[in-house]
Amino acid sequence: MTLAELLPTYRRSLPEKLPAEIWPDAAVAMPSGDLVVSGVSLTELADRFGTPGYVLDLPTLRARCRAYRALDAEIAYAGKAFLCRRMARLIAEEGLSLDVCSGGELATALSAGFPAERILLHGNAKTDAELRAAARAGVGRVVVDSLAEIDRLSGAQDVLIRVTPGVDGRTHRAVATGTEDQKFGTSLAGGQAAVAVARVLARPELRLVGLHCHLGSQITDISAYEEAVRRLVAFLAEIAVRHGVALPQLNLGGGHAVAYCPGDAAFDLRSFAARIPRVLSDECRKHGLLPPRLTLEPGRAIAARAGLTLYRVVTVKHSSTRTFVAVDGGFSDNPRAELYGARYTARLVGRFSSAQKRSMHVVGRHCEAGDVLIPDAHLPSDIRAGDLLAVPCTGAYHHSMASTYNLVPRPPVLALDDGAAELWVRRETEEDLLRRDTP
Ligand SMILES: Cc1ncc(COP(=O)(O)O)c(C=O)c1O
Ligand SMILES: N[C@@H](CCCC[NH3+])C(=O)O
Repeated sequence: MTLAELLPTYRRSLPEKLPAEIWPDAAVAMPSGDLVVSGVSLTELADRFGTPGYVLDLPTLRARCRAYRALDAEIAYAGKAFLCRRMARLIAEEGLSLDVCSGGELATALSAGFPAERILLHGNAKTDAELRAAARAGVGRVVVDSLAEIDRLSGAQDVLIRVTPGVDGRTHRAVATGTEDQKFGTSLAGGQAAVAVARVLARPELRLVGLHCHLGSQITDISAYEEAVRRLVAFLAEIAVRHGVALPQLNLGGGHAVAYCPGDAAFDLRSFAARIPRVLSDECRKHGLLPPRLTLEPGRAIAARAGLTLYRVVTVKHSSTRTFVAVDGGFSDNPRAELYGARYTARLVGRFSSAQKRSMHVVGRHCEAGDVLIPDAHLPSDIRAGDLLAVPCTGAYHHSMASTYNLVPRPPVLALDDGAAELWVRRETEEDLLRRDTP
């Protein structure tokens, strides 16, 4: 045998590091075909806890928190990406603040002992019960989303005003929130933001601490954030002239994109960290203001890559047009593929296959023709029922967006660290589903 012939066999005998942009930091493909994450075999994990299952790598999560904490800004993790009590505790331990957008997220955070003063309450339609719960718990800041909401606030509270800056983050229409003509925030161009400022300032028990904007989600364009800073600093200057107050906080929201497939464009945090403070201080100098403290609210960029989903192949169907690989999950644990046309990859886990890779559709189990998790996935042609598949980058907006469509119970969340797995959220059962249902 020549060296060139031996090389592939030699390579296969070594553990293989997986593409770092979409897999957890410590994910290694073993020569056997198994995948090991933080020292835990995913084959064994699937045997022990069943499938489908959400897997969360804690060292990756913590590393993402620390990458953000290294910035000169307050970091408020956006709980909508993924929240449970253990997650809230990890976020607290890492020294981050927390953005919640519902009574449920607030209750989860409080029940985990998350410090109320580090919580921000968001929402375009906060109910009276949610506003009361926040006031009762001593939530640090309420981000006011409309003029009417100001009149519904009671008691002494720190308040930010959510401003719609009219900046296009150039992202999917369903998650673009910086432009006019939409349900979030008070319009800067339309003058509602200025009215909101005056109305909050007229309520002496409310303390106006700053402005907020959120341009949308899965954004890669840093110049959109620069433009938002320019517009909001100009507005801060207007507020200072008109009302004689210098607001100390500027919250730029989240939206930092991640890669879901190798080669996808992602958010360049280093460039953001270099460019944004510069624009902020330049603009403030121009307007004669002291730079406010920045707050950022990343959700996806903290949690997405730490997570992956494990599925078991239930059946493989060869139709006249293509091969369908049907797994034991789908739309109910990942609605993003259908909602946004989001693209993913899948990897066979647990056995080594030398079969040629072919294009096939990985489909879910739900009663929707559109329940296609991964169109044109490249998988070994000998894929068969019983095989395990891992889909990376599902740590954000998967568990939190899961449903029980077709009355399929929701998967568990399994947290991995240092060779051990801990059940963070157990699998939902059919009894759980029936418990809500009047007999
Ligand atoms: C107000 C606010 N902050 C932060 C986020 C987090 O967004 P992302 O997960 O894209 O960082 C969102 C969701 O888009 C949001 O609505
Ligand atoms: N659910 C969306 C993100 C929405 C962000 C919340 N404001 C996603 O999965 O991409």
